[in-house]
Amino acid sequence: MALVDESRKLGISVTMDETPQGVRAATTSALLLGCITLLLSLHLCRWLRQWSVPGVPGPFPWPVIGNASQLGKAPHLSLTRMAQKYGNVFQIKLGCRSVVVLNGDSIKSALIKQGKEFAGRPNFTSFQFVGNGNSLAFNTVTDWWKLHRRATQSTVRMFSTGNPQTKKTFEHHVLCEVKQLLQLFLLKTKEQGYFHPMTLLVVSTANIMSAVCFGKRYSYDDEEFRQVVGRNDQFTETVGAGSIVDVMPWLQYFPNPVKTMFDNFKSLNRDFSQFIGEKVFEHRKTIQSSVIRDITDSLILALDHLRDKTGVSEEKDIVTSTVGDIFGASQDTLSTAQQWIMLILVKYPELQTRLQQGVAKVVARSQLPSFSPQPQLPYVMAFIYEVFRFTSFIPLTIPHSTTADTTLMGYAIPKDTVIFINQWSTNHNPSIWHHPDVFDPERFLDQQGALNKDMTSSVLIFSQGKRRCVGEDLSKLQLFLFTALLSHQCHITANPAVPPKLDYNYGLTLKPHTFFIAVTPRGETSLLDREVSSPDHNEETTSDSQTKVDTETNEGRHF
Ligand code: HEM
Repeated sequence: MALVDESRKLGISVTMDETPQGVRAATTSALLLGCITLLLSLHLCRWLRQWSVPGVPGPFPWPVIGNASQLGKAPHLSLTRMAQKYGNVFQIKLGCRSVVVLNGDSIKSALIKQGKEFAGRPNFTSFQFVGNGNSLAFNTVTDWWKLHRRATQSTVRMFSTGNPQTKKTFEHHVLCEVKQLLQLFLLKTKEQGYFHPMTLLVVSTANIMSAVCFGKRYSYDDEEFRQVVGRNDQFTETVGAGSIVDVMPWLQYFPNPVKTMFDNFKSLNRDFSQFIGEKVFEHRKTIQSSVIRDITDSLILALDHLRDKTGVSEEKDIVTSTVGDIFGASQDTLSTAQQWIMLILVKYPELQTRLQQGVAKVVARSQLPSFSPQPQLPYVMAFIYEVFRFTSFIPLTIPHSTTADTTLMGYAIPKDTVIFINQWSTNHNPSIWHHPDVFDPERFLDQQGALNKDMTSSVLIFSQGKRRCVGEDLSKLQLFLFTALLSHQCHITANPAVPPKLDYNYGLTLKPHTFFIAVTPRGETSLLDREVSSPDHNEETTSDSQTKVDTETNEGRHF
């Protein structure tokens, strides 16, 4: 009553039936409400138990979204903060999926000591659209997958770092492209002053890999090529660890921004597969088993042979998806690495001077750098390792999953648990790195100025174990030559009106925000105009990497 009177005074309209029937009805409603609340709580408890990993610590997950909102715009940083609170192995819930996050020492224990158990991939929605569901990188481990990965790994090696001859051919591709890229940088500066180098870097790296994969390069104005390689950001946003559509797949079924992003992702994967599929089709028409022109030829022979031996379905176009894996993984990662290198060079001009002086001491002005002076240029490699460590531009690997029930650091982890590997946490661990938030290439040099192998092997950017990147050696060589050529031939500056910042967008790769630079020559640039002589004296085409291959072992020999 008092409540009713008080409410009337306050002008709030409250009606209450005070008859015995009314009181009974109110009691029944209260009971009903109590029962519903109890049932919901029981259901919620069961839901939490069902989806969580018993005994593994972690923050409280909210219904429906779990801990998704706690990841913020930089999930690797939020996860590293959580590791400080809950330990190197902890769990979060993303939508209805429980995820165990590995940081610091636990990464090596899982990926090296228990490599088999931690090598799986989760059945995420987005993964099923990469390479029409046949991707090597986004599929889980099976007996077929192991053969498939071995063939892919040896093919990549055979066309890049496998032996002195293949290395020479790969060097030729990199030299030709980077020379052209530097000329374009100089031209852009002349025409526009300051410019954003991203598109040029993407086309240049895609061209190097196109030469290696298809024996063909494209013009920088080729619209079709730019369309195919210019959508890396949309790809990496969707497959990065913590991608919303993977943990809340129901969002793809009604109009909302996540559905729009996912529709774009599906369409770019379709276009990409079609582009690669056409190249594979053309290669199949002209292939000769005695002369392997490029990676596509090599994979056609190796994978067709494996398919015949193992009886894998003819309907799966494994060659297209595998060439797509190599071409896609390389041009996105390498062009992102090159963007970071350029941004850091303008952010820390004193390091740029040190690099220029170091390269000038070893490579005369009458020559261009090549792969050979790499051992005499430890500072260049130290700089590249520090870019890897400091930016950790692949902060979390592609998500893993467990292939069997297992234990890690005393915690039981069931089969099919989603695993996030936080590479950033290792690269910024203060117990390994002195002042981890300071950019300092010197940390990789010993007292004699040589590269300190203990320190370089502590950087985690290519992952470890059974899923370790297949392009690691190729990437380090390519980035070495890019950095050495850039420092030898050019000087880069930032627009003084817009001081460079190291901000980025999160995804599988961290992409720096748009930045503007000017590139000027360091003296005479005639060497950039001169043709690079082909290792096989074949100037007309890029198919100078012709190789004789034993399709049983996939071992190549150049001639
Ligand atoms: C700086 C450049 C690169 C970096 C930092 C990098 C890093 C990575 C990382 C972190 C993974 C995921 C590993 C995991 O899930 O545990 C990966 C996978 C992969 N990378 Fe790279 N990558 C680079 C360049 C390349 C290049 C040039 C190629 C091809 C020639 C390549 C081909 C692949 C493939 C095929 C996979 C899938 C491996 C698998 O799932 O078994 N990557 N890479």
